Amino acid sequence: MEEYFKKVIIALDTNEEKKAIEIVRLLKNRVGIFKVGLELFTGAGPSIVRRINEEGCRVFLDLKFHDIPNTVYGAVKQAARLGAFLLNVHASGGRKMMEWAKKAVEEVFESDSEKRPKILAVTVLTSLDVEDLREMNVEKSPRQQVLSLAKMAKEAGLDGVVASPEEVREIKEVLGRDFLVVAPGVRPAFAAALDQKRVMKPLDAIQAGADYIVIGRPVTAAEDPLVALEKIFD
Ligand SMILES: O=C(O)c1cc(=O)[nH]c(=O)n1[C@@H]1O[C@H](COP(=O)(O)O)[C@@H](O)[C@H]1O
Repeated sequence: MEEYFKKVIIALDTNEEKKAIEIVRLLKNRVGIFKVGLELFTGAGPSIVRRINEEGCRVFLDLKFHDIPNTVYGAVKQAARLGAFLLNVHASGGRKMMEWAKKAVEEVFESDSEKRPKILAVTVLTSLDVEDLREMNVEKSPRQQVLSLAKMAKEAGLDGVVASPEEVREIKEVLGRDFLVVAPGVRPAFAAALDQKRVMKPLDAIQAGADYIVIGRPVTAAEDPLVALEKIFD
C-alpha cells in the first residue's frame, strides 16, 4: 500500500493558493507529490512552489513549455530554480527545444546534480484521441505518436515523458524501465472521464508500469477529497 501512496500525484487545479494549501494539508500524509499547473501557477504566482515545499511535499511543476529553444531554455532555468521535483515541456516543440530544456536544468544544478528537477516531455495530451489527431493532420494513432515522441525525448536526454496509461507498457518495453512515465488520464470507477479521452483505472495504470499517476478532479472536486482518495486506495 505504502508503495502506491508514493506513486500518486494530486493535481491542484484551482486558482487560489489558500484552497491549494488546504488540499495539501488534508492529503499530505497520504501522497507526497502535488502538481502545480497553469491555473494555480497563474493565479497564485511562483511562490506557491515554495509554499508546498514548506509543507514537506514535492512539486510537479506542470507548465508545459512549448516555444522556440532559446525561450524554453530561459523559462526552464527560471522554473528549475523554484524548487520543483518534476518539470515538463511539450515534446512537439521538437528535439532541439528539448535538448535546450535539458541543458537549462543542468546548468542551474551544475554543482548539485542530486537536486536537479527531473524533466519530462508531454507526448500526446490525454484529452486527444485518434479523431483529434486526424483533424490536426496526424495520421498516426495516439499510441504510435506517443511512442515516436517518447523516443525523441529520450534521445534529447530528458528523464521521461507524460503519456496516458494506455501507452505506459509499450514505452517501458521500448525505452527501458528507467525512463520515467507519468500518467494522467486516470479515472477510478466512481469518476466520470469528463474532458479526458485516453483513460484507465488507477491500479491498472500502476500495474502497466507507470512511475507516477496524476489524479485531479476525482479527488479535488469531491465533497471530501480525503474520503475520495481513501476510496481509490481501497
Ligand atoms: O502534463 C500533465 O500533467 C497532463 C498531461 C496530459 O496529457 N493530460 C493531463 O490531464 N495532464 C494534467 O493532469 C491533470 C489531470 O486532471 P484530472 O483530469 O482532473 O484528473 C490536469 O491537471 C492536466 O493538466
